[in-house]
Amino acid sequence: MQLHIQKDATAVSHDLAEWITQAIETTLQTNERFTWVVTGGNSPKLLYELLSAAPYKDRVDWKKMHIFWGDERAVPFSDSRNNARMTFEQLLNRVPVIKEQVHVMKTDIAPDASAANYEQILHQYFPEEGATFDLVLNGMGDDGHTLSLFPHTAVIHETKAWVTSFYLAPQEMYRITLTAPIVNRAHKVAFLTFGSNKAHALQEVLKGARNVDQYPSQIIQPASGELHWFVDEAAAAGLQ
Ligand SMILES: O=C(O)[C@H](O)[C@@H](O)[C@H](O)[C@H](O)COP(=O)(O)O
Repeated sequence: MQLHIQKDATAVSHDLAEWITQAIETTLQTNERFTWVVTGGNSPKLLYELLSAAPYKDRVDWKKMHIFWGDERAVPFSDSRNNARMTFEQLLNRVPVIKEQVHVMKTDIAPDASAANYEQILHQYFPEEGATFDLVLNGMGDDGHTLSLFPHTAVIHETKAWVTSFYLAPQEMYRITLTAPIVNRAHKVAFLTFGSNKAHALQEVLKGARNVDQYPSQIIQPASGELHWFVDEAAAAGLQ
């Protein structure tokens, strides 16, 4: 695991924008495409804005980018809580991506049908044993959740399905999410997290005893890929 600590959220976002851009440039020197799972939440908003403007925008060959989401709230695209909507507003509307290569988790059909549809798309992309995403970007909640793997939910322990949906009672909404089996196959996984409210969970996830039910982010451990955490000093306060 590699820990990248920067002074504050702005510095973390710049550091990660540079790191992602370099990862894309390097991969595209030898590969025809770059498959990227983006994350929702508030944390990536500045990162996406940075990537949508010079110099990063012009360094990325957007026509070779294939975009996926790690999780989605089952609310219409027009709802401000929709993760895909946020990503379009902050990034995808501003760069020359190819529409057919951008794969939203559908929210205009039933959540289980949406999960099945996404699973099928992923199996078409990755038919060969072991093939998977170039990069999965994750956020982390102050309770240690990532994707829609919330504490004490069964989906944390999914071993087969790559995509699943379930009703998240406290939020009174369905969620659609990638699961550990597919995310842990990625070539690179990067977490972006900052702020003092994340410090306790970050300490438990990285330094605490294994307790994936309480701190689901612990379950994300790429089998042979790289794991990176991009955090600010406030979030990292408990790691010394
Ligand atoms: O749809 C979601 O809610 C996310 O994908 C989720 O896993 C998010 O990354 C964390 O909740 C962190 O969110 P913040 O960045 O807003 O703290």
